[in-house]
Parts: sequence; structure tokens; C-alpha cells
Amino acid sequence: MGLGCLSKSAVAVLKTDDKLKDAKIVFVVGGPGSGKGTQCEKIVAKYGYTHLSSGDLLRAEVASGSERGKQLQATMQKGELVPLDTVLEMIKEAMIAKADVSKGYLIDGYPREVKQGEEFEKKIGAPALLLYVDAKAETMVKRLMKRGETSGRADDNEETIKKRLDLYYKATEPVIAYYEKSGIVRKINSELPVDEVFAIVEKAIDELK
Ligand SMILES: Nc1ccn([C@@H]2O[C@H](COP(=O)(O)OP(=O)(O)OP(=O)(O)O)[C@@H](O)[C@H]2O)c(=O)n1
Ligand SMILES: Nc1nc2c(ncn2[C@@H]2O[C@H](COP(=O)(O)OP(=O)(O)O)[C@@H](O)[C@H]2O)c(=O)[nH]1
Ligand SMILES: [Mg+2]
Repeated sequence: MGLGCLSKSAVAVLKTDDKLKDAKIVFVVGGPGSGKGTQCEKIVAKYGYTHLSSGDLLRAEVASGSERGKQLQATMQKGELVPLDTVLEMIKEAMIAKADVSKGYLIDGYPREVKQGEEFEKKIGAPALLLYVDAKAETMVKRLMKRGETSGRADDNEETIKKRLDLYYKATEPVIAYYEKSGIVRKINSELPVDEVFAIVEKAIDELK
């Protein structure tokens, strides 16, 4: 069947989705403060991927002062998860905006729970790789407390850090087990110095080509 029977706007939607059909997608999953953002920055510099941090997208919405942003801020300050549809829609829009120039996408801090992964695959596509950035809880807390001295983030404080960690172990770790079955998980020990961590990351990305 051709597209002739569809309205113009329906065709436009189909074409937009089409743009992401063959996109190389890398999920970057790990606890708060594990070093996801740090490694993503290095991947961008070497491989030219597009880095989309779901947390950064949400913080940009908060900074815009919109009504939606105000609601998001309250949730984030408590260290809870924002509604799935909100963050997925933001990621998708950001991906489409870069579709013509992107060599691949780093989806940082998403999925946060198995359901988020399932919805992403339904609406966007399947990941080719999942980088599991792994550090001990003690290390993550230490890094976040340090980052909190300068980050200005409302959630880099002791009480919210504890909630973020609890939620990570409860909701996000199962995401890793879920993708183990498809053989795309690469575990990265991020207790090492940044450059040594990146050497392991490079191997995983190089395997993708
Ligand atoms: N997919 C996502 C990503 C983020 N958040 C919200 O945004 C907050 C901050 O997210 P993020 O910047 O990814 O923070 P962390 O995972 O804690 O990691 P880090 O600060 O180390 O990047 C989360 O606590 C949560 O409230 C969310 O609900 N859903
Ligand atoms: N020692 C060490 N510190 C790191 C490493 N990766 C990140 N950090 C520090 O830990 C903090 C949190 O890192 P970030 O990349 O923001 O982690 P994210 O929360 O997972 O995105 C930052 O202040 C970094 O300087 C690492 O591999 N080794
Ligand atoms: Mg980050």
C-alpha cells in the first residue's frame, strides 16, 4: 500500500520516524554519579555521537520556567521518576532534531526502569549496545557529594542522593538484566581513573562498527 490514502500530516509523522529507523543507539546506564556523563563527553569527542542526557533535557525544561517544568522540578527534587511519556517525548524530539547529522546516539540516564526500555523500543527503535557504568554505592555517594559543592543541582544533597540510589537499585538495575538476554550489555568498571575507564568504553564502541 502506498502513502496516498494518508493525510499530509500523517505522512510527515511517518517520515520523521523513518529518520530514526537505522540510527545507532547506545543506552548508557549506571547509578547516579557513576560517571555516565563523563564518559559520554569523551565518546562525543572521539566518535561524534550525539549525547542526550535525559536528566539534562529535564533540567532544561525546568530552567525554561514552563508550567511543565515546575511540576518536573518537584519530582526531581525528591529523587523520584518523572512520567515516562514526558521524558520519552523529549528524547525523541531531540533525536529527530539531530537525525540528519548524527553518527549515533548516546542515551544517557535512560531507561530508568524496564517499562521505559520497552516503550523506547516501540516508539523509536532497539539499542545496539548498553554501556553499564558500574561503581560502588560508596563511590557514587562520594562523587555526588563532591559534585554537589559546585553543581548547583537541587538533587545533589545527602537526602536526595540516598533516594536516587535506592531507586536505582530497585528500578534501574533490572533494566540491565533485561538486556543481558539480547547480548548487548558491556559492563564498564568505573572505579578506575577516567582514561582507563574510557579505554574499556572505546573497545565496546569499536565493536559496533
Ligand atoms: N529518564 C529519567 C531521567 C531523569 N529523571 C529525573 O531526573 C533526575 C536527575 O536525572 P539524572 O541527571 O539522570 O541524574 P542521575 O541518574 O541521578 O545521574 P547523574 O546526576 O549522575 O547524571 C532523576 O533523579 C529523576 O527525578 C527521570 O525521572 N527519568
Ligand atoms: N575518579 C573518578 N571520578 C569520576 C569518574 N567518572 C566521573 N567521575 C567524577 O564523578 C562525578 C560524577 O560524574 P558524572 O559524569 O556527572 O556522573 P553521572 O552522574 O553518571 O552522569 C563527577 O564529578 C566526575 O568528576 C571516574 O571514572 N573516576
Ligand atoms: Mg549525568
